[in-house]
Amino acid sequence: MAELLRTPLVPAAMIRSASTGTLEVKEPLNFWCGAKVKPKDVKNAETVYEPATGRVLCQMVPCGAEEVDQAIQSAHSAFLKWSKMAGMERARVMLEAARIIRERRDDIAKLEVINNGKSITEARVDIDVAWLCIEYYAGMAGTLAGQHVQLPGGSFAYTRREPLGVCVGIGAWNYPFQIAAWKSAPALACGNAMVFKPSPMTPVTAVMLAEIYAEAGVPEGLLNVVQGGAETGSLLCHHPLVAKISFTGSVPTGKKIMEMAAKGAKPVTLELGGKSPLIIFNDSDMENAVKGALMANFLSQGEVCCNGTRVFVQRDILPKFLEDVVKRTKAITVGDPLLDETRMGALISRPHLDRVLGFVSQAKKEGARVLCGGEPLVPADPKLQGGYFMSPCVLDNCNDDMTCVKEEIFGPVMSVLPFDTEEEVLQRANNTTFGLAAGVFTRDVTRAHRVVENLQAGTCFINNYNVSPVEVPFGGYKMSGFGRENGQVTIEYYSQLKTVVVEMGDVDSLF
Ligand SMILES: NC(=O)c1ccc[n+]([C@@H]2O[C@H](COP(=O)([O-])OP(=O)(O)OC[C@H]3O[C@@H](n4cnc5c(N)ncnc54)[C@H](O)[C@@H]3O)[C@@H](O)[C@H]2O)c1
Repeated sequence: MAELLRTPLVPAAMIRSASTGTLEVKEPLNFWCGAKVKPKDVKNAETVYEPATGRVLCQMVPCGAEEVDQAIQSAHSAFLKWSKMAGMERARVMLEAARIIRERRDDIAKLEVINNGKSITEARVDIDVAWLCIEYYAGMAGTLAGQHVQLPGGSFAYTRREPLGVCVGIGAWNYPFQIAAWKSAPALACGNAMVFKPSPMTPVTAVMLAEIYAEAGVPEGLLNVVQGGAETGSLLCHHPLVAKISFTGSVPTGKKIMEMAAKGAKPVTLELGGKSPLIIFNDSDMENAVKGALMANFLSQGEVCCNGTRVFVQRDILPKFLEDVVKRTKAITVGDPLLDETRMGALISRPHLDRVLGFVSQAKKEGARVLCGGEPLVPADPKLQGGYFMSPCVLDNCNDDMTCVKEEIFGPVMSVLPFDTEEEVLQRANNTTFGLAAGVFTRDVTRAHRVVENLQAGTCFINNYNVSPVEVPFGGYKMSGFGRENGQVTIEYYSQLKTVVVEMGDVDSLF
């Protein structure tokens, strides 16, 4: 058995004294049996960078088959205890976990920033959303119940809502802590255990979540973290003790996850990418529409799955919209993500930054006009000079056939497209294989509801964008995935119904 370590991943005093460019994480990043576990084979270590500086933050050592099996066995033994507890008992432990997260919110947010590059203001919101989600599902744990059905002759049947077993969560790098919370909270509320694999680029904060659940009093091994990339992920998906896979990431990986799950007939939740439309009609409140377009494009450096990156603007208000949107975009402060006044931090990695800048060059070649941004940015602060920054970009003169309008860029690049009629814009908005989200700005109430009724997207916003309260379901249509996270319905994705038929009379046998 591997060595177990019970000291904190990063002591609070060390986090509090850290600033951008100073922190190194040396502790092991695997977590099972209620403790951190040293990796087995350090020769496969991959370097993890701090996006704001380009400096080394830690080493991520992928888990092999033996380690994945240990984590899953650990989850399975915790599941046997946790699933026998009453919903209210589980709720109490989950509420304690939510309380600890709330208490350590600033520390967790700071580590998230150092690992991911987003601004501290946004990271604090992410951590708040994480504890809110755990609190919400703690509240639901005690409400899980079946049905009683009266049958002829006094016989009856009842249903029991039961957990699935060991669930696997696989996360993307853009909301590392929040994704781990969104997956573990409903899973645990239903009585399941989980093995979570964060993205290899953001391995750190999921371990803090595992530490917090352990401290709150879950059975040892209830939430485990294994590190690694595609290989570790596929070991998890193929493991026979795994009952369900919940995945957040790109469409191509999502398809592979589904294939692997199919081999074991395992249910999957797929939260995939998007290229969502935001439609702005000429009767909109202009200031709100402009603010909405910025919220739809520039949160987390544009690295948000549900971003409304195809901004359709009714032709007669286009000049005014562009003038205002460009003015506000130019005013976004890009820089040290740990400073309160910063509104945009660094992109996740150098290759990703190059990819996003490549989309801007391609857009120019295809005839788009860059109204602002789209350039690499080197902040004046010397410690940030190796960081992965770029200026937020607005593209005009776009058409529906351009690469920047068709493909998910996952960076701070907004494409603006004029339209004339409602019928035309609906057809163009839906002309995509994705269907994650969509937005509409208008003062006409009937039009707003008519438009969202006809939009092929799992989450629609009227007169706002990128608002995701934990009480409402979130998920995609078409190739953006299926299954939902958040809201009451997610209970159904982490539980199964057992029907029990009870005979009160004699057996009426045909034989
Ligand atoms: N719909 C949502 O809720 C949501 C949220 C965040 C991000 N995303 C999407 O995620 C993408 C960006 O994230 P990314 O680059 O980390 O995505 P990705 O698909 O490259 O990786 C996601 C995760 O899958 C793992 N993985 C990769 N190959 C695997 C395999 N063969 N088997 C098992 N696991 C494997 C990765 O290690 C990572 O943990 C974007 O497309 C974005 O839209 C969607």
